Amino acid sequence: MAYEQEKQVAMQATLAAAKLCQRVRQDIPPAMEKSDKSPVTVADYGAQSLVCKALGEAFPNDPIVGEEDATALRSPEYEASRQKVVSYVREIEANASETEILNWIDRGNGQVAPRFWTLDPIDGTKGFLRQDQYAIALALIEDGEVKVGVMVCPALSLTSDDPGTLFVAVRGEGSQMMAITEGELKPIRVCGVEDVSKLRVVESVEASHGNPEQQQKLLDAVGITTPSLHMDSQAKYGVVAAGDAALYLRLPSADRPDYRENIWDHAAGAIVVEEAGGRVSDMYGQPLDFSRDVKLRETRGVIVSNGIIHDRVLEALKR
Ligand SMILES: Nc1ncnc2c1ncn2[C@@H]1O[C@H](COP(=O)(O)O)[C@@H](OP(=O)(O)O)[C@H]1O
Ligand SMILES: [Mg+2]
Ligand SMILES: [Mg+2]
Ligand SMILES: [Mg+2]
Repeated sequence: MAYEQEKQVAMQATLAAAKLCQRVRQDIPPAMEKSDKSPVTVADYGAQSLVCKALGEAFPNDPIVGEEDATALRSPEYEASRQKVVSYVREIEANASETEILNWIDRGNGQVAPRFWTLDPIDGTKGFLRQDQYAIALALIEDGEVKVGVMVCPALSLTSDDPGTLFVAVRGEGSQMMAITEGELKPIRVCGVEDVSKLRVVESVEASHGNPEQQQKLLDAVGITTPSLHMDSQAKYGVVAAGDAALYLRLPSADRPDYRENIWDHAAGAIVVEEAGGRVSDMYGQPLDFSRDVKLRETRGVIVSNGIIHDRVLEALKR
């Protein structure tokens, strides 16, 4: 099987990161503020540290484009947070020094290359802080195409009563899912629903991450009457891939027309949906281009579907 080592390493690394996140969340972490005013927590840093360590050991030549870096954490102002990150990481990597832990985080400062990984150590930090959904999302991009994607959603339960679902996909080999407690991967497919009135739709909880008014107009135009499920993070991609929803809408926010999506917010989710038989494009039907930059510069809005209804949604958008 292709990319078997990459798949195994990525799964182990994101599961270890998920364990750290769950530990931090029991303690109800405070948020720090980044330069762009968005929140970050000790769990984001700890998760990035663990995943970058594992990838660095298994694939020392692969750059990692991660969301976080340790610059703020190294400053005296964040001494207390730094100590917390070190202590949580040491629960999993007992012998790691502070310098090593910070350097692992900074391995995520890599550049887009012919082969690279992209990591969102916690996607949906706001959901994480609210005790809602979040995901650890990791993808391997080679020759401009996502080849492997893993998403761990520690608070999502689809098959068992215990929360915790992992999604994984390898290009050309389909998508799989497992309940973390069961540990057994099973193939997943998008839903076959064609009757639009019965479709389930997922959207962000955070209104500012999309355009709720436009999205509602679009749903009306397509004829979807079922109320949307609001969910943080790339867990939305997982829900579409597993057939629990047929559509995920993310139209550009009206307040931030200059905002461009980050590759780590979509790469893992996109391959999981595509390999489950679904389709991912921007609002004009263009594929997402992961080959150029940390930002999806040309992408406007993201439409994720079971494939069957994709063109109908794009047609309605044109109108
Ligand atoms: N104006 C905006 N439009 C679209 N996405 C935005 C945004 N501002 C922030 N985001 C992104 O939305 C992600 C969360 O998505 P969702 O709303 O689906 O949970 C955030 O990821 P992080 O939580 O990793 O920072 C962040 O990168
Ligand atoms: Mg963030
Ligand atoms: Mg994110
Ligand atoms: Mg994040």
